[in-house]
Amino acid sequence: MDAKTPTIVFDLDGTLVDTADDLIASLNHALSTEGMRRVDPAWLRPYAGHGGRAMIERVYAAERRALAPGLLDALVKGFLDHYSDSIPGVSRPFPGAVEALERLADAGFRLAVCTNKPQDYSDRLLEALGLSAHFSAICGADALTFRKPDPRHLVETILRANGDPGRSVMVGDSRTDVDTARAAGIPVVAVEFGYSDVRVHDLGPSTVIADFGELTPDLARRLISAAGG
Ligand SMILES: O=C(O)COP(=O)(O)O
Ligand SMILES: [Mg+2]
Repeated sequence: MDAKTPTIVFDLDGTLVDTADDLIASLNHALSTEGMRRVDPAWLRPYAGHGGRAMIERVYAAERRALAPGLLDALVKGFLDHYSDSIPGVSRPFPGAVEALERLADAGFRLAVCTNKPQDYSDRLLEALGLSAHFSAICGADALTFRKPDPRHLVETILRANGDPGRSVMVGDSRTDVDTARAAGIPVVAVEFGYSDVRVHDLGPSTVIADFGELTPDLARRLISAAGG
């Protein structure tokens, strides 16, 4: 593949893989060590992509309980240790994700992952689900000194995949993904089925898809050429 090969960069949690049930189970495990009641997964799902620290803060705020920094750190560690041991758990690619990856690869696209999930967890999750081989680069939260919404995380992911940031598309589920891509000047497809507390249409993505069947080579090419690539 030459540098002109177009690149599609995927977010991981809430976009490629439905990880919410495992993340929330680990959160509930951590909360139980403090005698907190279990949270309703349906209530927390829109925030599942914000990371453990933000989810814990959200639960404590909703319960109007004080959360000292030392306790927050301990809960985050309990969450991460439990989650680490449970990969891949019940997490699975979203419907149509694998077919979309195959379709895009067959059409000559280079594929990559840019995620705020820690690198080790991202690598192990994608490997356990048999997805790793699809990607020219997998760039986790701690792979660089900056992370989404810093646009350099996305640009560096594309460069590591040997791609061209001027001929790329991001696919994500959250405000963070849309803001990152827009700051990088890269078109962004928002998925409707991920973890967002607002309608993804309202985030200002280039386009919205309701399922992976809509993520066609033709759509990706049109977005790249509309962006001048
Ligand atoms: O785990 C997180 O903090 C978010 O992960 P994502 O960037 O793949 O959505
Ligand atoms: Mg996400």
